[in-house]
Amino acid sequence: MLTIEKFCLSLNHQSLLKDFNLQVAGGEIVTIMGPSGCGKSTFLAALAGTLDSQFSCSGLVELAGKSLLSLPQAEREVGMLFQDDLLFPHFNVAQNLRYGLAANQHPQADVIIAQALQEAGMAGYQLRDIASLSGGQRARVSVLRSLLAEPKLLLLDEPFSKLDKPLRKQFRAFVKAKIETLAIPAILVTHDAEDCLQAPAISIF
Ligand SMILES: Nc1ncnc2c1ncn2[C@@H]1O[C@H](COP(=O)(O)OP(=O)(O)OP(=O)(O)O)[C@@H](O)[C@H]1O
Repeated sequence: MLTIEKFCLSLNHQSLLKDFNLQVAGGEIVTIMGPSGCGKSTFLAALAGTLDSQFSCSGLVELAGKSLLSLPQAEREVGMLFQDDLLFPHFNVAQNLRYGLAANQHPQADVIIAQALQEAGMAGYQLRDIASLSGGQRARVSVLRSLLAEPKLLLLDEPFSKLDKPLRKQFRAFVKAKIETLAIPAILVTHDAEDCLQAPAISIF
């Protein structure tokens, strides 16, 4: 469960968000929409711990019993997915996925990676170059890499926007199923109202 209470966000002392409250249960996806530049990505960065120094935030953000804002990024256990997949182009699929694995999973890395690829409909893709994958395959490897790190919260910043319509639909369903299976809370930022059809939507800006 993610609990946000009285959350405030400002840029150079100019308020972007004031006294914002939100609860997201495990397996639930809350969608955030708002005009360009209003602060959606910055809000996600505040939760992930990657906020630029010109911004400041305050309030209570509690994730699985931990107070997030006081923790450095590495200890927050927050996964992020962006519009660009950020896969390492010189690593193959398995090497990219291995990078996502939590340290305690390393002894079983090959098995875990094979299983994750199978569930994503990509069985046997371990040695494929990233450059040889389709957009949808890259997107799936990217979400698998984020989830193998066993995040307690998943933040999605327009991860579907570069995919064509049929792929978008497929990938949306794939991500939603993963979040439900892992029972982690997720926040999705999007410009596309269709993305909200599969998730409760709020507009906070
Ligand atoms: N590193 C930065 N330094 C200064 N201002 C920034 C920085 N990053 C973002 N901003 C400003 O902060 C505001 C919020 O930006 P943000 O990227 O969060 O908006 P957004 O709602 O995600 O926009 P979009 O929908 O276009 O992606 C904007 O006015 C932007 O210009």
